[in-house]
Amino acid sequence: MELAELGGSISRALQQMSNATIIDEKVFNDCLKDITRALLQADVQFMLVRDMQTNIKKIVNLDHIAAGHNKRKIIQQMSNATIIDEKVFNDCLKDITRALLQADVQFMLVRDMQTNIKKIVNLDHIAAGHNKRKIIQQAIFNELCKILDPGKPAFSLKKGKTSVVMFVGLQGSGKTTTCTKYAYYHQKKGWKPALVCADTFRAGAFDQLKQNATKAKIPFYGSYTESDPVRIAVEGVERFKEENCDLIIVDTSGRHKQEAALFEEMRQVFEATVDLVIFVMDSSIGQAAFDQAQAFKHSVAVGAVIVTKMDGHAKGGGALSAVAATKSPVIFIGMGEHMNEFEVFDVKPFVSRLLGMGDWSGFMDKIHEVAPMEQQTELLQKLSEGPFTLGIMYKQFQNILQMGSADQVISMLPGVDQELMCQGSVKERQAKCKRYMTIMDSITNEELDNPKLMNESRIMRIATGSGRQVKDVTDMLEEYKILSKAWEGTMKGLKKKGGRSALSRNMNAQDIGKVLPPHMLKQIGGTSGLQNLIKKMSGA
Ligand SMILES: Nc1nc2c(ncn2[C@@H]2O[C@H](COP(=O)(O)OP(=O)(O)OP(=O)(O)O)[C@@H](O)[C@H]2O)c(=O)[nH]1
Repeated sequence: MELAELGGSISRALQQMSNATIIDEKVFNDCLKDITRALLQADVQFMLVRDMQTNIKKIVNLDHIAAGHNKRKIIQQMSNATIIDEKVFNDCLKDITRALLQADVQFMLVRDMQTNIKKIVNLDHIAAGHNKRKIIQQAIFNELCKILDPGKPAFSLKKGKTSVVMFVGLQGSGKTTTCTKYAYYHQKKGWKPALVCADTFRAGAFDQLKQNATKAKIPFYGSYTESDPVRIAVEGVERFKEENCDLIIVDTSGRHKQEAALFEEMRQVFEATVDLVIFVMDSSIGQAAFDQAQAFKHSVAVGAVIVTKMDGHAKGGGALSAVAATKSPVIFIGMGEHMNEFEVFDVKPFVSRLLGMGDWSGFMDKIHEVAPMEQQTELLQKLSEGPFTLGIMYKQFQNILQMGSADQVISMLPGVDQELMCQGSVKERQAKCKRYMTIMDSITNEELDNPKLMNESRIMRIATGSGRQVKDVTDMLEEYKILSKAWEGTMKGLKKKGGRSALSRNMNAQDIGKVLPPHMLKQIGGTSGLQNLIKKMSGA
């Protein structure tokens, strides 16, 4: 299950909570049974499931409402006339459990989370007038954040003082790619990084590192002939220490836990030298994340985690497992194969995404990164005022390309109509955007504003001008028609709904404001500035 789906399930569960009217212990138990079944089907250990149930029961204790009190009445008195009862709460937890497990969150963690939620959210004790739904939602949010917080920060490197960082992880997890991304990230921040390829196991690893390092202009060290990884590592580290590099990154070969002897050797050599061991984990390994992370932690003192391939069919749950297993924080996430597709891990937006609340801070960051806020507003304004022109399509494509993966950006937006995006893989889509933009570069401004002007001779001229086939031009125009039609449909829908789109409904300035980094909120003009922006976007 992907994050978006997970979010959907959780939202539905929370929705159910607000709609239900029946308070019934039987339903609670039925619900728990369902959760148990789902968890067991998802290969969660029985013991863990059982513990989760115990904890849920501890938290949701409707029986403690004093006799003589009308439970329903008490609940009905709550704000928003939201009726929350045991059944709904359990249904909600059941759905959340299922969703989290499907997103590869380890059962044990789900169980612990539920236990804690039940401890925190004692529905019986929440005074009338409080919005229980919100309280539960907040409790879930906090619990997930807590799981991702191992309680101690990763070893902090000091610029100007040599630090040696060793990357470990299973074969193919993305170590080599991530080493370079990590080096590149620090280089941009003024560090003097260097890369050492101690992966003598995989032929081609050195070439890969060399190629990446050269591209990023980062010094590297490795050998085609030396087969002892420890020796290479020692030599590389010594060399770069002499060159006053302040961040020496050592890439190792992927190892399975069975290869403990090799690991032990590496560990002994590096015990005194390595400042930080980073465990690189492929987000797609699913439920195996916990065991793998734990195996590495047993072999070597893992101090931080980087989760890769969060751009693909990324299941965020593994990150929680990795943190729990290594007791180390996630510090970055890999969002693509390219050097700059690397993000500092931020717990709250990550959990927001996991819960389907939308990663507003990430989204705003991206938007801000690619276009000044005024330009975004201008584009949105244009969209709200006139027809969807070729010129607007060009701008959209431009934004998509600048933002990197469109999926990545879309996944951050709650409620956005994904139909508007063309089909195909991210790469195909980006290639298509580029191709169409080349064609559109040969279109006059007049035509961009008024695509109805297109006729056979203009199409021929554009094809010749852009060096493409006539069919490419007509394909592009066809794509435009589809997008334009989809846009018109969306606008009609919006008008019917009084201009409040799914997006705008989800946009609550105060909620978004809470997840935005303070400096960004300030930049936007505080909550009122954000409100204005939302108005503009919902107007669009
Ligand atoms: N989509 C995506 N692909 C990634 C990401 N990180 C790495 N990859 C790809 O994953 C594949 C494996 O990455 P490597 O860096 O070679 O993995 P490795 O762990 O060094 O592999 P070994 O040297 O065999 O242990 C490559 O095709 C990378 O381009 C990411 O964040 N997103």
